[in-house]
Amino acid sequence: MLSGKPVYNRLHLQQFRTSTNMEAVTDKGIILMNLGSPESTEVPDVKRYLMEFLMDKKVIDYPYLLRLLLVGGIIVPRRSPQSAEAYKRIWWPEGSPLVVLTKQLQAAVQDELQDIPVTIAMRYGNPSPQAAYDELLAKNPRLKEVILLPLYPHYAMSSYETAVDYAKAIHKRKKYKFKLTTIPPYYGNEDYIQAQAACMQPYLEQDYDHVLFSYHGVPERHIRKGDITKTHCLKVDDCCHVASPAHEFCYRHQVFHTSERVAAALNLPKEKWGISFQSRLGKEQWLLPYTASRLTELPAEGKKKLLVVCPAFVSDCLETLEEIGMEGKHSFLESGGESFTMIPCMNLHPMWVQAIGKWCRQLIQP
Ligand SMILES: C=CC1=C(C)c2cc3[nH]c(cc4nc(cc5[nH]c(cc1n2)c(C)c5CCC(=O)O)C(CCC(=O)O)=C4C)c(C)c3C=C
Ligand SMILES: [Fe+2]
Ligand SMILES: [Fe+2]
Repeated sequence: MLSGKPVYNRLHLQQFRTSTNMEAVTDKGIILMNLGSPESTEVPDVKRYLMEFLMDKKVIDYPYLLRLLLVGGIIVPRRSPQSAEAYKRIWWPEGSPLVVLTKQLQAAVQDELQDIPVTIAMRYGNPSPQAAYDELLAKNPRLKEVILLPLYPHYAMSSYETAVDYAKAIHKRKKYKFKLTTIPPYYGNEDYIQAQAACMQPYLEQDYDHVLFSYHGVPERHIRKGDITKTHCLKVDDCCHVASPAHEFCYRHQVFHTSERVAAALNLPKEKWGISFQSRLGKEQWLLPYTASRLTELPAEGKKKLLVVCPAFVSDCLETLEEIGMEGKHSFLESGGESFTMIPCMNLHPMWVQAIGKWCRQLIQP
């Protein structure tokens, strides 16, 4: 200090900028939101979970009294003991795979984002979005913005939409002061496509005849209901490949798009892969073809060595580990299949963790 004035050299300026940026960054928080699981594999816990899940009017979209009668009187009493047994087959010592893997993903993303607090929320069960908001506020009472990442790559009324609407409704009802910003469906985002392809790549080294992309199904009626044009989905020939504003909310279009992009990234020839839809519930027509049917048909078509991947789920769960990995494998091998390999979900794949980190950083430091 020659003249009594402080000398702000480049290093000082750099530090000053960094500390101002850090303040701006740390008044943000991230929530990774998934579906949720029962608290335990005991029938009463599974019952409570299924009641909350299936009484959601965006999942079973019948008028309230009919829904209550159907869900509370028939589906849940019948299904709970079977579901509890299915959960028992896949349950881990630490809890439900979906919840454990979501917590592990949170820790990995936290490592990636360092000073920005990251937490999780579930649509059904715990932790609720309110608990997640309160956790972020406890870490920083001056919280200005929360970024919500639904752990669903595709838009469906019964998955992405209900999760986001629920988180928004709580944000509004409890009059939280921070802004809530939602990450849109990323089914066609290059980082998601590349991460999904990288996750599959090692499995393509083995001898296989066919890759089946199996997606959670939804009733066809939901696809028509979500059509903002009311004239396109399941009405126009090959609707999902004909340009339309309806695609923004069309689960079927979005899963086709993901599969085509991932197959292209992996150089999979057209005849080496296919799409099907799993987990049908009830008597309505769901998206076709059903995975359960394809698994019994494929061996007779000469596709005896099968790889199955489930890109609608980013974390392994009951539907991948039990329905596909156990039940599906059994029916494929019983039908003449020779080998069946379930490709795990992206879970903690470094490219997936980096993709989330990148999207969050882009929103935080525009
Ligand atoms: C892509 C995401 C999902 C969509 C779309 C979806 C629609 C949907 N699901 C049901 C009914 C059930 N799903 C169940 C489990 C389940 N579903 C998803 C995701 C989507 N569901 C996940 C990740 C899971 C696994 C949860 C876990 O704890 O691991 C179940 C419960 C299990 C069972 O009893 O089979 C039901 C029931 C409907 C009716 C629906 C669309 C209308
Ligand atoms: Fe489901
Ligand atoms: Fe469509």
